[in-house]
Amino acid sequence: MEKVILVRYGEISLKGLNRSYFMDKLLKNMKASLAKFQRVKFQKIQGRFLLTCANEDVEDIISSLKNVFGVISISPAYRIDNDMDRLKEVALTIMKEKEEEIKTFKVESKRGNKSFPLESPEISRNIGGYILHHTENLKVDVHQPDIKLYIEVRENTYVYNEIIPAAGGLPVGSNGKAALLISGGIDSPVAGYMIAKRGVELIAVHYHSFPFTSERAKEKVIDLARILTQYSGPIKLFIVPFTKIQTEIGQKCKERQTTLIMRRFMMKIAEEIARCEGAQALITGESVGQVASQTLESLNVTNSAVSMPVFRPLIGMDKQEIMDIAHKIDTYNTSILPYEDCCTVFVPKHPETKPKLEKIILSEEILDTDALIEEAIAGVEIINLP
Ligand SMILES: Nc1ncnc2c1ncn2[C@@H]1O[C@H](COP(=O)(O)OP(=O)(O)OP(=O)(O)O)[C@@H](O)[C@H]1O
Repeated sequence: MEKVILVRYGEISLKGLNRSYFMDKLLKNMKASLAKFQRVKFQKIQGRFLLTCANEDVEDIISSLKNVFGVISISPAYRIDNDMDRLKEVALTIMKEKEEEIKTFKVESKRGNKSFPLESPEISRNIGGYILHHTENLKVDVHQPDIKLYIEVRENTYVYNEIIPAAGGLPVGSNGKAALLISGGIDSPVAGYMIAKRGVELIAVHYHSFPFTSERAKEKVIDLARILTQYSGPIKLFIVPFTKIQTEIGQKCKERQTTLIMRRFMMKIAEEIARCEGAQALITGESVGQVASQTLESLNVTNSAVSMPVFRPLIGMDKQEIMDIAHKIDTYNTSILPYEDCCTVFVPKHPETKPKLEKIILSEEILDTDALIEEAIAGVEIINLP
C-alpha cells in the first residue's frame, strides 16, 4: 500500500480565470515550507494536490502543511489501483488497526471516474458489508459514527479516515505586500497573521528605544516575527532606532500628547519603509477603545500621519478573542514575556483621549520631523527571517 498525502485548497477553486495564478503561489509556498524534506513529490490532481514522500516523514510534513495559507484540509491516504478486491483488503486493514478504539463506522464513497463499475452508494455498501463480515465488534452508524472511512475513486483509488483541518485563507504573495508595525505585545503578531492569511506578504517594522528598551525586548520581537514566518513565509524585519525621537518628543511636547505624536512618527517611518520595499499598506494591532491612543479621535489623528491605507484587522475584537488567536498561532507565551516596549517607557499620566488633529500638528512643529525620520531610517537594522 502506498501512503500519500491529499491536500485540499478552499477559496482558490472559486478563482475562475485567475485560478492557476493562485495555484502556482500555493505550490511554491508548500514547496518552501517542506524544503527540508528531500523526497517529497508534488502532483496536481483533480481539485487537489497529491504529495508522495517517505513514510516516516508523513506526520512532520502534515504538521508543516497545516500552517500554509491556502490549504484547507489534509488527509494522509493510501493510493491503490481501481480494483474492488484490493480496495476491500486496504479498507479492512485500516479498520482492523482502529478496531480496539472504536465501536461504529461509516463508509463514504465518491466516484469521480465513471468507468469504475460500481456507483458510489454501491461501493460504500459493498465495503461496509465486507468490513462487518471480517471484524468482531464493529457496527455501522450512518448518523454519528466513531470513524468515517472515505473512498475516492479517481484515476487511482484513495482510502483514508482523517480530514485534518488546515490554516485556510489564500496563498501568501497572491495579494501584494504590507508592512506590519510589530511591538512585543499580544496584538500586533495576531494582526500580522490575519492579514497574511488573506494572501498578503509581510515585512515588519519595530521601534526600539535602547537603553529604555533592552536587547532582550528586541530579541522577543525577533522571536515573535520568527513564529509568524511559519505561516507567512520569510519576513524582512526592520528594527528602527527610536530613542532620539522619543527623547525629543518627551522633552519638547506636551506630556499628554506624547503617545500620539510618537505614534504618528511610527506611522510615517513605516510608510517610508513600506514604499521603499514595494508594500502598499500598513498593519497595526489596534482595536477600538483598548487604550487612550485607540479612541476614534486618536485613531483618526494617527491615521492622518500617512496616506497609505492602514489595516487594523483587530479593530472590532475583544481582548479575549485576540488572545485566543494568539494561543492558536503560538505567539501568546512569547508576547507575555515581561520585556518593556517603547510605548510603555513614557506613558503620560493623563493622555489625550479626544485629540484635535490641528493641535497635534501644531505641537509637532517644534520638532525637526524630517531630519529625525531621516536619521532613524539611516540607522535601521535589517533582519531577514527565517
Ligand atoms: N515598538 C513598536 N514597534 C512597532 N510597532 C509598535 C510598537 N509599539 C506599538 N506598535 C504598534 O502600535 C499598535 C498599538 O500599540 P499599543 O501598545 O497601543 O497597543 P496594544 O493593543 O497593546 O498592541 P500590541 O499588543 O501589539 O503591543 C500595536 O499593535 C503595533 O501595531
